[in-house]
Amino acid sequence: MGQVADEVDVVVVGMGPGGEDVAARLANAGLSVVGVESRLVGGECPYYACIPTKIMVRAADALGEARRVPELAGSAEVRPDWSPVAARIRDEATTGWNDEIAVRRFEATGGRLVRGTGRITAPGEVTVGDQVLRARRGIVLNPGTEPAIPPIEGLAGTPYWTNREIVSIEQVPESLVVLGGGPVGLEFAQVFARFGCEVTVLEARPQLLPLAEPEAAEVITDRLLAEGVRVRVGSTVQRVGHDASMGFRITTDGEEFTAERLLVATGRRTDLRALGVAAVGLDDTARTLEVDTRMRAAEGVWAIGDVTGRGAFTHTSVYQSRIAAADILGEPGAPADYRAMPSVTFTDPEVAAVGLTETRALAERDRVRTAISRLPVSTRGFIHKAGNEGLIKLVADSQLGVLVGATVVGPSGGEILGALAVAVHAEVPVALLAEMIFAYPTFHRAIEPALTKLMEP
Ligand SMILES: Cc1cc2nc3c(=O)[nH]c(=O)nc-3n(C[C@H](O)[C@H](O)[C@H](O)COP(=O)(O)OP(=O)(O)OC[C@H]3O[C@@H](n4cnc5c(N)ncnc54)[C@H](O)[C@@H]3O)c2cc1C
Ligand SMILES: NC(=O)c1ccc[n+]([C@@H]2O[C@H](COP(=O)([O-])OP(=O)(O)OC[C@H]3O[C@@H](n4cnc5c(N)ncnc54)[C@H](O)[C@@H]3O)[C@@H](O)[C@H]2O)c1
Repeated sequence: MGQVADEVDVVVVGMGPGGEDVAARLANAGLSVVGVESRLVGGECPYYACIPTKIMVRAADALGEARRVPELAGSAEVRPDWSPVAARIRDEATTGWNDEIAVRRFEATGGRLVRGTGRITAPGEVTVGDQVLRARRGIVLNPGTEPAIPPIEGLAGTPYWTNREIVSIEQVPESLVVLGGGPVGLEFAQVFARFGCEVTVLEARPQLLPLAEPEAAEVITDRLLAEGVRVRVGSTVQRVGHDASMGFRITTDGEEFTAERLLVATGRRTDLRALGVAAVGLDDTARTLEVDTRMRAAEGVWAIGDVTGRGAFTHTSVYQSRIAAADILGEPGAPADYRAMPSVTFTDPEVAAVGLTETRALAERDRVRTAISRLPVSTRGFIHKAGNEGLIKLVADSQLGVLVGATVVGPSGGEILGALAVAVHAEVPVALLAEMIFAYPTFHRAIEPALTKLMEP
């Protein structure tokens, strides 16, 4: 005998930041909505990613600033203690990795939560265990990603950490090898180094933050080195070994590193087969779900978040959620536009970027001009002194006379980026930006000399 299906308007599979947002928007609009979540409502960001890591960064930055006191204001004794960090993550941020508050927030909208792993089993149908859900209007997929573990000999079966484990540690290890020099790897590397851990970063590509401007990567590499982090780029790990007394032994093409702990931060993976997308005619061997500018992936199926491959950020997921909700509700709204997608890696200095890098602009545009302004030679940089490393790089389409990209590395780089994100988003002419008045002596005032360089004949 077949199961009796539960009929609703919309089924949201995966309640990450975008899934939670779209489910609430649709429920608030009066639709019957079921959210399906296999782990915690809210997804990776509040429990294992953005929030706990930024709590760590805030604490590590306080240590970093305190260590700058001797250069500026006398002396300060810095004795790091992880326990307030662990307590804030456990008690204030994640309530012990418990999503009760998020569930109540969702249920208050009229939505219903089904715990378990959802799978599309037919057009308009999601199955969770033995429960069959029929979606009259549509299915929204927001499954996020899992840590990708490289197939390195000896790695599987060792007690390595990913972001999922490291966010709940109660004690800083004595030594840590970080595999991967992307945003995840670097944020953790600096945090742990500042807490007194001996940190080594092994990055396979020739530069840290391979997607960033090379000038930005250079600044952050120099800072990490200055803080005692060992950095290897172009490094291929060949073998990993572990034993309880010795810890980890990591063999690269020419060196061997030992460490108490190993953090694998080598990117993310999706599993479209497990999601059952073939049932709606989609390629389940692909890495991401292709969506149109309204987040439609197939007839009656929308996808949002990391799985769409448009930048794995919480703000992307929530932005896409807004568009998908409007489309499902038949409301007008602007189609997705990623030209001014911002990103911030919360190292010190922060590495923030919007739009195209120089390399990508050269690949896409006929006439590209760039200009760099260095923060240490700006007035604010001079005043700031210790910790003033950084730069502002502008990328312009010189034919159109507008900025198409910008990178800011510096103290509060993510905040400085705001002005440049507006410029890229609104296509403000460079000539108009150059007429602006920039407050003295701010860090963002360093945008002005870069604009002046762009305007030179
Ligand atoms: C260490 C780290 C730090 C980060 N820091 C930042 C930051 O500072 N700023 C930023 O913008 N981004 C940051 N990110 C990225 C950010 O976490 C993600 O982009 C964000 O969580 C959005 O992801 P998502 O909406 O695609 O879904 P996710 O947050 O990944 O959530 C998806 C949810 O779906 C559930 N799920 C999956 N499959 C199923 C299924 N079949 N059935 C039921 N449930 C399912 C999962 O259990 C999960 O809860 C960071 C990432 C990491 C790893
Ligand atoms: N502040 C933020 O907004 C923030 C913070 C963390 C993560 N994120 C997002 O989460 C996603 C995941 O971040 P991530 O840093 O894990 O992934 P990533 O893909 O950005 O970086 C992974 C790095 O690991 C390297 N790598 C891969 N295999 C390797 C190997 N075998 N040995 C050595 N190095 C190897 C890659 O070259 C790359 O530099 C990214 O899209 C990122 O933008 C955002």
